[in-house]
Amino acid sequence: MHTLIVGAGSVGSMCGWRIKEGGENVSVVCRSNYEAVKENGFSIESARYGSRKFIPNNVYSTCEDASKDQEYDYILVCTKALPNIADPTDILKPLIKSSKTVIVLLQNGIGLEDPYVKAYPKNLLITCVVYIESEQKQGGIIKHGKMMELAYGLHKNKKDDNLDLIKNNAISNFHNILTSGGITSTVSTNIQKLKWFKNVWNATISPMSVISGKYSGEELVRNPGTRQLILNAMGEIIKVGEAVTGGPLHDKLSASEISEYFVISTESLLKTFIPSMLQDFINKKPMEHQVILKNVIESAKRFNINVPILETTYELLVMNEKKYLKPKGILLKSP
Ligand SMILES: NC(=O)C1=CN([C@@H]2O[C@H](COP(=O)(O)OP(=O)(O)OC[C@H]3O[C@@H](n4cnc5c(N)ncnc54)[C@H](OP(=O)(O)O)[C@@H]3O)[C@@H](O)[C@H]2O)C=CC1
Ligand SMILES: CC(C)(CO)C(=O)C(=O)O
Repeated sequence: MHTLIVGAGSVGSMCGWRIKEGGENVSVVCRSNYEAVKENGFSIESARYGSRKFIPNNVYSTCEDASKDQEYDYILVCTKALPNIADPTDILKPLIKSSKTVIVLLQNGIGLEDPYVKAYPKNLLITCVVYIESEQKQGGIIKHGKMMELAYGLHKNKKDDNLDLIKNNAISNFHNILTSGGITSTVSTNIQKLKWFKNVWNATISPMSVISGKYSGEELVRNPGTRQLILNAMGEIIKVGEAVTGGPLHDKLSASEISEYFVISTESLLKTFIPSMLQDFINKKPMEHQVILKNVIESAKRFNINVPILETTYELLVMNEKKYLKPKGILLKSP
């Protein structure tokens, strides 16, 4: 089977590396790291797997090049999710030639799937919750911690409500290629619930690590004032997630236990671990606030739920981002 990683940064290179180690063909589409990766491959330092080189089967600088004489079984979309800047489905156009290709979204945030269903209605779409702690230090140099888990499921649109997810070939093959590469793989029949659950962390600790002035998650939850603020913000998003998904976000944890769980697990993260949103802020790149925060706020409005902390966080985050995006000429579709 041939897998293509679109956006081979930290998450994409980690997944591509492990899948290739599991015995599959893996090609990558790079952007700013293209020259470095083409020349030297990826050098990965991982607390879980050790320090190794990852040399992909092919390294491309564009999806057009990657599409020549090739049709892929799986395309893993590992770019940042930025639908507020450009239609994220456009770059896949040359690659999607038939219904054979399964599109897999490895991205944080919620509400990512609809544009793909619209653009590629015949292709199966798998959407993932990504539990990985990784960072690209410079072109092709990747630092990874211990977390390496994907939870995922088929994104169901109305036409495929009766699909038996686990038996579905696309899912079981994907499960096999992940586990062969030593990636923890969890198949879910209610993936949106898991996406919302994970977003409780991303919509609170990630933006606060930026607007607080670059504190790590660990530092924010150890300080009593910001710990309480985070717990309150988590309470807001949990209410919205429950309304959207129609039930509790976790089978065993109550709403307040979910917030406690995230705060306690953040205490054990390394002080030096930088949330991916803070990595973007530091590198003056667009942040994923549309899919992580704005989509939550819009859902809250639909259900008449007040989310004042999330709204404040979002507005301050966007103001901070404008300072560096405007001079680069990058404009957001929504403010
Ligand atoms: N890092 C982490 O620990 C975690 C990340 N995630 C999520 O995973 C996703 C990926 O994150 P991460 O790997 O950290 O991000 P990175 O910024 O490290 O990687 C994204 C890569 O995609 C490239 N890219 C963007 N657009 C294109 C394009 N049009 N064509 C080719 N390449 C493109 C970027 O290139 P360029 O350098 O030029 O911008 C970059 O190399 C995000 O949704 C993130 O929120 C989830 C959990 C943890
Ligand atoms: C918390 C973490 C590292 C989990 O994978 C993450 O999602 C992020 O930094 O964006």
